[in-house]
Amino acid sequence: MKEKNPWHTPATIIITVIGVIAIVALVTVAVLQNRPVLQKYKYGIVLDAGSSHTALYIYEWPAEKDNNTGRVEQKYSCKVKGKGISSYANTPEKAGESLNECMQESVKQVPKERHHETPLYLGATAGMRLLNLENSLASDKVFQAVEKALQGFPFSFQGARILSGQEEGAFGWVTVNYLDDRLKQGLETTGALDLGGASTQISFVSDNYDISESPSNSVTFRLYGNDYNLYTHSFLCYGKDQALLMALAHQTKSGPKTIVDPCFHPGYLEQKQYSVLYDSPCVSARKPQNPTTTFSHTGAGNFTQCQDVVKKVFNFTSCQYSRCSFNDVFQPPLQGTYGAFSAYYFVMDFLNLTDASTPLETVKQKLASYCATPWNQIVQQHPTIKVKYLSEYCFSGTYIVTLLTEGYNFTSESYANINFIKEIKGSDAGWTLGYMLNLTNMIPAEAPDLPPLPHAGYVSVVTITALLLFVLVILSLFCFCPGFKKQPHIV
Ligand SMILES: Nc1nc2c(ncn2[C@@H]2O[C@H](COP(=O)(O)OP(=O)(O)OP(=O)(O)O)[C@@H](O)[C@H]2O)c(=O)[nH]1
Ligand SMILES: [Ca+2]
Repeated sequence: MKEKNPWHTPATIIITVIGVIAIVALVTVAVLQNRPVLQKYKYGIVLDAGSSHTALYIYEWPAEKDNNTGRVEQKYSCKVKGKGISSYANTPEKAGESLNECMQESVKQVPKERHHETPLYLGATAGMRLLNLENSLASDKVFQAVEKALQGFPFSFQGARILSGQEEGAFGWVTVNYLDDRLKQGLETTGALDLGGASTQISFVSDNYDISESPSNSVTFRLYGNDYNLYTHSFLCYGKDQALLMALAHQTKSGPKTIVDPCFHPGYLEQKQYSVLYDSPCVSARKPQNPTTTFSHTGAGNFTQCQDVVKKVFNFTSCQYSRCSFNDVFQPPLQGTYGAFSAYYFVMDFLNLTDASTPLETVKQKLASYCATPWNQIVQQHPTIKVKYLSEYCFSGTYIVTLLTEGYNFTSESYANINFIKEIKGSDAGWTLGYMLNLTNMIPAEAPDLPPLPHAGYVSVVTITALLLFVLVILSLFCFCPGFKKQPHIV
């Protein structure tokens, strides 16, 4: 008498085979259906046509994740040689040509198959705002030349335009908070301070900001399900280059042959032309009646006196609101931390004053000692730095401290909340990233619906559930079907 193995009946074999096939099919479908697509990237290019120079940025993000969870990062940046596009008012074609080198490099940086779908934007700021005010025909010609040049590249050109000061401030704020991951997580935001060559922006969220007091300073956003009421203001002519012209204009009102400037080092001497100084619309109204053609610009190197000169470029006397920064511009109470970038960073980095733990009083003392250093000593100590940049750090540092404290009302206490930054997690701080995120709708208004499980977790749950079900089916067959029970077979 031989006992036949009950598992060897045709029914069990068929059920087992079908069961195994079903599990394999289920798991395969689950894995394939939800498998992340191979990490492919998408790209976007933004040209920042600033007053002093143009910079190109390429951003990159995972292709399957745009719209919600993918991080956009800066992949590449290129500094266009020469000055800003507004300096080509008399030779507009050269403005277009100036962009070629960086654009050709971008063609190499972005994979060929992505070229045609890569959006390309050019945003111009205060230099073109000023040119547009002065001579709108010339600014139109510069834009035409720039557009023609950019259309010659294989990207999806989305246009060249002047950003409003509000946009410049607000997108700088978006960039800083996006890179810090504050928006997605709904954390308290950080303010943004941008100091350019021809304008400067301040943007922050203040709980005590009553929009009705000054609606033109308000920008509202709904990002990742959170509402933000942002205060922002852009001061045209208060970038550091135009501020220097304004400070020089105050010292040359009477058209003298020589000025002794406390914002330049003792021993500094440069011949400057009145026509060049008074060329900008920020100062042209103050041009002295009968100046000589040139004046000797000499230095005295005195921080306190320099601050007095710098203060003269601000109007602190009129304010039609409950509170103002300067020039009759409303500003709510300062709140939270601030990221200060662009020239705030270049200047404070050179002066070794970026450390947030340096008290305001120490900053002033160090500046005073730096300004008082004789010019020949400064040149000797920094042989590799361009003389034009080098000569202006005393003025620029003094201007920054004065703008922050007298202008924006930072105190010794709140000054400690300012972080001087160049970049965050490898991406430069500035308006360009925020501009692109906005135009490509990459920050959703509502928080994205994330799957409750990551991919690996999902696959594991499906596999384990399928196996358990299979075991359950076999066990129930075994327990409840008589044919599956162990029975003696008589041969
Ligand atoms: N020291 C130093 N200064 C710099 C550097 N790059 C730019 N600057 C100067 O810093 C100032 C501000 O530069 P940017 O932030 O590029 O200004 P911009 O975007 O051209 O000007 P806006 O249109 O007003 O925003 C200008 O006076 C520049 O000449 C740098 O690497 N080092
Ligand atoms: Ca700028």
